[in-house]
Amino acid sequence: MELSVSDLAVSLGNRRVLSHVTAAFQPGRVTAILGANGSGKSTLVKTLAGLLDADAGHVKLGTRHIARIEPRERARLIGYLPQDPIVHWNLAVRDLVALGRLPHRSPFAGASQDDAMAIGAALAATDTHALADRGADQLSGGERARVLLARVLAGEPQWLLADEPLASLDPVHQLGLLDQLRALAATGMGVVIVLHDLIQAARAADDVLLLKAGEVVAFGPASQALAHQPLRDAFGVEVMIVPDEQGRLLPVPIGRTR
Ligand SMILES: Nc1ncnc2c1ncn2[C@@H]1O[C@H](COP(=O)(O)OP(=O)(O)OP(=O)(O)O)[C@@H](O)[C@H]1O
Repeated sequence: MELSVSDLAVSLGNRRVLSHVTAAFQPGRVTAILGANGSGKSTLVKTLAGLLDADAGHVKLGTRHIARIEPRERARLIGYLPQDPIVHWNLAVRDLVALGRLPHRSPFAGASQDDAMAIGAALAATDTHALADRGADQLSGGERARVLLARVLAGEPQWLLADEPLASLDPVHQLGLLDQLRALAATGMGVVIVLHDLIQAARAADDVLLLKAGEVVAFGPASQALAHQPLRDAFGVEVMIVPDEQGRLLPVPIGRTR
């Protein structure tokens, strides 16, 4: 089911942060949201997740308004990984990841075989099996980020919305995670991620949405959105477009627009 926003406007405090945002995100594809600091990326992702109310316009999953889906069902449909996730309790990693199954369980029910399989798959997908018995306060920042992604994946959502999931990862785990996100999209999951790196976006994303000051500058296939003019408009940068070994066109920033 498509996740769409139509003529969306969102304010934080008294400030209008998103205006006239219209876009339809497709399941089975990776969509990257990019834009300068403060352009509204996190606000858009939170609104897609149903965590912020719109001043105008709407967010829909298929034909249903996100705001009208009850929270437990919404949590089964949409997994959201915030930019700076906080771990409130010092649980063992395995138990922390198991919290991702809560929207699937009836109250007071124990863990089922489905729960165990989903938790195992989430630990494998994020390369966190070896951490499963550690306390959450005994992790590095990057390890904690992978564990918190595992918690979201354990919920087997139809949509994964992740705000800068690569930010604290080393290069190997960045590449591993991008491959993993592509593999999840290949199973039909809709994946929306906030990224800063143009090259990673060109490598990992099918579609790209560029934001500038809360408005959409470009939205479409990565090769079209990550082209010279949209990147000038969104970031004020000049890029050199370089093909990689698989023929994908990578935008390498080379300077600021004069
Ligand atoms: N609570 C708030 N009240 C008013 N304005 C806010 C609030 N929180 C954030 N903003 C402003 O809203 C705008 C969008 O913020 P948002 O976090 O969505 O940007 P972003 O594109 O994700 O930025 P970054 O790349 O720095 O993470 C920014 O200008 C920010 O200063």
